[in-house]
Amino acid sequence: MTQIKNILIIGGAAGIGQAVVLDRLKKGDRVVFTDINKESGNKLQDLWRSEGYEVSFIEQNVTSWNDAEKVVDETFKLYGSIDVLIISAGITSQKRFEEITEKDWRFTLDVNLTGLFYSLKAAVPKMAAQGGGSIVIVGSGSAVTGSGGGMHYAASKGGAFGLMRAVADEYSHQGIHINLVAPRVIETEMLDVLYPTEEEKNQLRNKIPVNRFGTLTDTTDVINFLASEEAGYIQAQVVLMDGGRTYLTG
Ligand SMILES: NC(=O)C1=CN([C@@H]2O[C@H](COP(=O)(O)OP(=O)(O)OC[C@H]3O[C@@H](n4cnc5c(N)ncnc54)[C@H](O)[C@@H]3O)[C@@H](O)[C@H]2O)C=CC1
Ligand SMILES: CC(=O)C(C)=O
Repeated sequence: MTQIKNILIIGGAAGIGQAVVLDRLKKGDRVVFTDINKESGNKLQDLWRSEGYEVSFIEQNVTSWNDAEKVVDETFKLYGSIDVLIISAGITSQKRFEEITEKDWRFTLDVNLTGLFYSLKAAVPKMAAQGGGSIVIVGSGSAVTGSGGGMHYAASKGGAFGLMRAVADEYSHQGIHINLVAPRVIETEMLDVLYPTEEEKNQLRNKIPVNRFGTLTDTTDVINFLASEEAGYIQAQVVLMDGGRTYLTG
């Protein structure tokens, strides 16, 4: 029988995070999910509870250290452990180098990188103290290519690679199993922000060797695998999920 797990998903009210929350609930796990979007988070919590799932929503702005601590403490209070931590919260905006203001830079780095740091800092020592657990960070192939919105976004996602490896370096021996999935072009609202028209989407699709965008199911499958015992010997890796676009030229 599969063991029920206690899962914390940061940024679970939309897109990739939301898909993972529902998938883990359907698998029978207990899930705490957080998001800055309180309205959507509460609605999803009520809907999923009405369907019989064990799920709790906590409002969190990942740029707040207090929120990061509160979320981890409340998850431990509710379930007694965090077996799997998935960090998906993120933002992007389509801007060329010369258009990026200091405010854009700080905001994007704050959410995507400082927010990630706070979530890890609040959770990792407690997960290590409980005997370990699995962590999957949702990064981006932008860290490799410089694409995905602008240099502010690519830089924030590049920082996530280093942060993930630094945590692995210090905590692998204490049972922290950590990897990063680096998607490119997954069908979510974020993709609509970057490529709002059908014409832009068609042009983009033509650049992808497998002739399609990534789906939420593609992403959920990879995240679940990286968080599983089956992936126990995969450690401190960046798994690029891009339909072949980054390295293939044909
Ligand atoms: N959709 C795509 O093509 C790709 C997405 N990604 C990454 O995947 C992750 C998830 O993105 P999607 O699901 O596509 O986007 P999305 O926009 O659908 O979902 C992002 C979620 O993060 C939440 N969020 C934003 N700022 C927050 C904050 N300050 N505190 C707490 N929550 C906050 C949003 O409210 C939203 O629920 C992001 O880190 C993104 O950079 C990476 C590569 C490709
Ligand atoms: C947002 C992002 O990282 C993309 C489209 O690769």
